[in-house]
Amino acid sequence: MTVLDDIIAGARRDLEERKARTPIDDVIRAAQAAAPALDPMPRFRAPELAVISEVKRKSPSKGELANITDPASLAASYAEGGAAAISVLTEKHRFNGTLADLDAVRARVDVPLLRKDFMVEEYQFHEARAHGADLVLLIVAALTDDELTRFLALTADLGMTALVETHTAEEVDRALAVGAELVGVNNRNLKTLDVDLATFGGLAERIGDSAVKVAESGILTTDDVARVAAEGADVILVGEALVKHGDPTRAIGSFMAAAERATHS
Ligand SMILES: O=P(O)(O)OC[C@@H](O)[C@@H](O)c1c[nH]c2ccccc12
Repeated sequence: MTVLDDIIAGARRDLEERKARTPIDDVIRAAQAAAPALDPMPRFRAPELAVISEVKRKSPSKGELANITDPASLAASYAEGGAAAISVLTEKHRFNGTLADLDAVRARVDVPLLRKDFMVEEYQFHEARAHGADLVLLIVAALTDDELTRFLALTADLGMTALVETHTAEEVDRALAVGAELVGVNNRNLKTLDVDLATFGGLAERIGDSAVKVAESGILTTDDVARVAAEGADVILVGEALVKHGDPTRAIGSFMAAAERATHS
C-alpha cells in the first residue's frame, strides 16, 4: 500500500461519515445557494507568475509545519501579498485541515479558493462548492480515466475549475487526453513522498501550450521560483515556505519578483 492509497482510504472513511450526517440533496441545495464560483484562469493566464498560496498545518512528509490557529488571517496576509488563489487543505488525518478552515477563509477573502483534498466521489464536489470553493484538485494517480472525465464535467457544471495533478509523463498524457486546461506537476511523488524539483522541468515541455502549467511542491526559495518560472511555470503552488515564513505577504512579493527577473533577463 502506498502513502497515497492510505490517505485515500482515510478520505473515503471520512466521506462516509459526512454522507451519513448530511444527505447529498442538502449539499446540492447548499451548493446552488452559494455565490457563484470565481474564475482563476484569467489571472493564471496573465504574463506574470501567479502564486497559489496554501494554508497547511501539517503533512505526511514533513509532520507539523505551523500552528495555524487563525486560517482566515493567514489567508488575508496571502491575499494582501498578491496571491492569485489560496489553497486550503481540508483533509483531517494527515494534514489537520477541515472544511471549517475553508469556510473561515471564504468569509475573509475574495480571491479564488482551492479546496485541497482527495476527491473520489461526486458528493465532495458539491460539498466543495457549498463551502465556497472555486477550484478543486483532481489527482491523476488516484483516479481512472472515466472518473477524471466525469469529475472534470461536474467541476465545470458547478462553475469551478479543476487543477489536474500529474507526476509522470503518462499522467500528463492522461490529463491532456481528458481535456484538462489547468495541469499541475507535483514535484512530490505522493506514493513515496520523495521531492525532486526537477520533475516540473522534465514535464513542462510535454504539456506545452495545451494547458496552463502549475509547478507544485518543494518550492522553498526565490531560486526555486526562478528555476520553475524559467522552465515555463505559469503558476506555482506553495505551502511550506509560506506557512513557515514570518512574513508571508512579503514572501509572495519576493517570489513574484524572482519570477519576473528570471523570465525577463
Ligand atoms: O508545502 P509545499 O511543498 O510547498 O507543497 C504545497 C502543495 O504543492 C502540496 O501541499 C500538494 C500538492 N499536491 C498535493 C496533493 C495532496 C496533498 C498536498 C499536495
